[in-house]
Amino acid sequence: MCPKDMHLPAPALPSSLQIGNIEIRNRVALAPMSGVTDLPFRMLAWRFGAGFVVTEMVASRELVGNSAESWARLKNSGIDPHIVQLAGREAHWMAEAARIVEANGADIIDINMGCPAKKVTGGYSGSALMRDPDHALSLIEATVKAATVPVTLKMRLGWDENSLNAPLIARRAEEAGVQAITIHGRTRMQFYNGKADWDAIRAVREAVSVPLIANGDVDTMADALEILRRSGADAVMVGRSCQGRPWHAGYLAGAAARPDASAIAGLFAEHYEMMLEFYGTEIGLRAARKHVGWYLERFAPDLPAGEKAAILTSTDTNFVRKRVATAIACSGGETSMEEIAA
Ligand SMILES: Cc1cc2nc3c(=O)[nH]c(=O)nc-3n(C[C@H](O)[C@H](O)[C@H](O)COP(=O)(O)O)c2cc1C
Repeated sequence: MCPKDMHLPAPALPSSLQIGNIEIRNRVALAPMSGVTDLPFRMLAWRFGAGFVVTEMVASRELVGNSAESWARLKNSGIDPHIVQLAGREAHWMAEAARIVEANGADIIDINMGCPAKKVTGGYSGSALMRDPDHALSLIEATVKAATVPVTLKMRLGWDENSLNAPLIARRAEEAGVQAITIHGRTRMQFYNGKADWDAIRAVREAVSVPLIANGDVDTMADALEILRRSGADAVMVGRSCQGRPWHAGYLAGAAARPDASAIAGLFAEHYEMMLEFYGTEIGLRAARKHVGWYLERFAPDLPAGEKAAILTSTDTNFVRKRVATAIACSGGETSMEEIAA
């Protein structure tokens, strides 16, 4: 027998937020994550009540060059607002890409200045832009000028601990017309190590008056409330804690209850199906593997390693679908220390 309904309703965070002329329905957002927050994932997160969701970053130069992958990242289906994140190193391509994404339905354009990956910073985009604020500003200005929709900016605290220039860049970005700013409370040199510094985000709060969104290491409801308190931000953005649970941002927003084990099993099956349909079976099978791993880690942690490996390496979609759903359905669903304490 599988345990039933272990969820509790979440306490609600303050609701609704305005970015430019766009109404955001609540204050918990799903972070953009390349290779994770594709259209199927965003559709689920949106359905469960995330305040907003953002596409995976779209490389501006590649989009202008018509890369199929960039176009796939731009897709939307019923998510409102449709927020597209652009990355790039040259003002010209950012402006061109901004025009293209707006013409294709973007309601907000977010600029990526936070990605630490060597592949990205080596090309002087992502967080590498924070090393050269003048150059960063030229990209921001070009994007704002090219777009009629609101432009937002996502960045880290700085390149390293000796150059915590997020407040300076944020102020200049606001002057250039940026309408919301997200800060991940780490430097680029920290990559994902250590703990995000929620207090350090406050220096950006003091520098700008546009909506500020705080990000980094938020998992529980207590974390969400604490990052808002310490940073003074208006909203919170959650990334990795949503892996394997696309409903989690909605739960933190108070928009969705936590699903029980059998609902999670059904949801997994739906998510898997959506991925196979979106990518086609061959690519979908590969793309879904990491999600399968996350669902199993979270909701069937006692599954023997051999069985887990058999699921993760299987090319039989029916086998994967059935085995994972059964493993999850017989787990206890989702609990956390805060629920136990409650
Ligand atoms: C797999 C992965 C991919 C990411 N891709 C992007 C991206 O495309 N654009 C972006 O701005 N940030 C990206 N990030 C950073 C996240 O948006 C977020 O800032 C970071 O994970 C910290 O938040 P968290 O602790 O809630 O995960 C990525 C993070 C991860 C783990």
